[in-house]
Amino acid sequence: MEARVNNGPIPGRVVGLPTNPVVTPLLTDLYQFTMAYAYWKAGKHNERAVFDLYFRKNPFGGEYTVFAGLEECIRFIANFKFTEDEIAFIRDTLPGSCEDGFFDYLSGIDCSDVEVYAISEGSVVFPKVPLMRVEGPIAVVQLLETPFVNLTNYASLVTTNAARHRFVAGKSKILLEFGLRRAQGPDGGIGASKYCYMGGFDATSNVAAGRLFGIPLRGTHSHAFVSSFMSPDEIIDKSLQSSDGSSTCEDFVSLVHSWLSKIQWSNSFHGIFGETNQSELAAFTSYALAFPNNFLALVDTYDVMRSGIPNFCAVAVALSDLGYKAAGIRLDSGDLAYLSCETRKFFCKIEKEFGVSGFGKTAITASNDLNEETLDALNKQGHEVDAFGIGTNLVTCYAQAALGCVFKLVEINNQPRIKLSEDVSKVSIPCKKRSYRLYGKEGYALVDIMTGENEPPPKLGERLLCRHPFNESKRAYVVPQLVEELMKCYWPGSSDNPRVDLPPLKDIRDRCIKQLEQMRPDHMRRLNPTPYKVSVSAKLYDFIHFLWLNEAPVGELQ
Ligand SMILES: Nc1ncnc2c1ncn2[C@@H]1O[C@H](COP(=O)(O)OP(=O)(O)OP(=O)(O)O)[C@@H](O)[C@H]1O
Ligand SMILES: O=P(O)(O)OC[C@H]1O[C@H](OP(=O)(O)OP(=O)(O)O)[C@H](O)[C@@H]1O
Ligand SMILES: O=C(O)c1cccnc1
Ligand SMILES: [Mg+2]
Repeated sequence: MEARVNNGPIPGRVVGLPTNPVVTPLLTDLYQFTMAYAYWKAGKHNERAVFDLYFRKNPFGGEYTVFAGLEECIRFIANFKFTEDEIAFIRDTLPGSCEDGFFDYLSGIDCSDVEVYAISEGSVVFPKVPLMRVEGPIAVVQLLETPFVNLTNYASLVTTNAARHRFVAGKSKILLEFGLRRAQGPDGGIGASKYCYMGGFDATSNVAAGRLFGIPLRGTHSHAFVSSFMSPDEIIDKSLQSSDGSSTCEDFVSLVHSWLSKIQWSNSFHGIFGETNQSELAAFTSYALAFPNNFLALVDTYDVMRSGIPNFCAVAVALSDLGYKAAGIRLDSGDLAYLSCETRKFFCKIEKEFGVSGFGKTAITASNDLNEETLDALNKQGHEVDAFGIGTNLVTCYAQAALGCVFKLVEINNQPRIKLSEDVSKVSIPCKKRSYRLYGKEGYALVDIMTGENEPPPKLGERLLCRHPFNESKRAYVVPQLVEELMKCYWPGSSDNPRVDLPPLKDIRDRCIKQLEQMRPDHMRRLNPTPYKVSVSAKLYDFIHFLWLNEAPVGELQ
């Protein structure tokens, strides 16, 4: 197999390779190649086509979506070139009757004549409005359909899922993505980590993603670590230097034991707990000796309130004697609202009884099959969790399996095209278009409007009729206080339009968080959110309906 990079990216357009090396021009559906052949055979392959990539319905019963995956699309087209091996494979795959000239044509194509306009990655987006507008020779753009939809569908779905979890958890909580083991394979895991960060998570446990994308890495330890210890006698090196290096405690294990009995027999805790699990205590002590500056304990292996929390406190207070501050605990089972509140009370009592300043604020992390509903339930009950570790429900998008982005032809050789359907929501909006977000007096986005490519843009302060694309009676006048054009040129093709640079992930994340915060709250709420209005200009409305009538055959009644 030839290495992909040998063919090189399009000269003068150097953009990195796609993150996943399986993202090659073969990562498409067979029918894209058969259509490409048929276009070529008909001499149509260079006809100029415009496709829109959009989705029809917001996911998770919500009224917003976050657009993600654009950078990977641009990386893909920047490096789009068939290797000889790939051409040979397509030749073997297509029927033997396909002419050689087609394969010569395929080996010569790249995306230097393809133009991509797109909404910025990390933007809040709505159904029907093109996320990307892809223009170029029809045979080439056709080959891009499947990879583009693949690269944006899950990316946007999981970013939206992350954003929704952030919305319920609230701004002040730390959100950790713990999904790698449960993700749909390695690409699912890497993508989930990248896009959950984009959607507002703070960190991931996925080391490869941390390295690839510079996402902060965080983690605790597992039950295996706790249950691997049998007794404190296992700890050989018991010495621990104080945090300022001024002294050494030769027997940290004994210090921990003495603190455990002090706590047990103190006024505040007398009779609250008895003998704690000694193997758990050994595990915690050992972890503290390994990471005195980052001591964190998983406290639910045996019994949270009768063992895990007292053991953690004994180790944490012993550390505090040596000038260290414990990082916190993780709860991974049971009633997380109740246990976090009881834990907080315990910590506050330790602070008061033993004068350990700040101990009451020791961080509580919770995990175990969390999702939007459980976060919402915890909020309603009241809880003391500072950080949530979320895996399965987040990365698998358990609440909705796919977003349903589509890629539809809207114009060929300057002729608008429409796709009709019995189901109005599936009728495509024809023409090469522009789209704008119009903001109202209160600073909120009011409506997105699509217009024909050559219509004048909406003007500030000027009353504009915004029409529902398919429902005649739904229309509204808007006087925009701010007009934002949504699509920018990310890949200029053979035009000399300037190309917008691909921003770093952190900037995309910041844009996403900011945009979500600026949404009108009723569009964001979980229960019966208000739909955001998506509209077309009066001119585009008339044209859609003219074309619809033109293309739809008239029925015959017998
Ligand atoms: N106070 C709460 N309100 C609503 N849901 C909660 C609350 N506390 C925990 N949960 C959720 O309830 C579910 C408990 O799951 P489950 O009964 O399988 O776990 P468990 O018995 O606590 O622990 P284990 O992992 O040991 O089986 C989890 O999805 C968890 O996130
Ligand atoms: O629950 P999730 O949201 O998927 O978060 C990740 C889970 O993975 C870890 O344990 P694992 O589930 O492997 O084992 P456990 O369920 O027995 O704790 C961790 O303790 C969490 O429970
Ligand atoms: O670091 C953790 O606590 C972690 C990582 C992955 C899955 N569950 C927990
Ligand atoms: Mg679990």
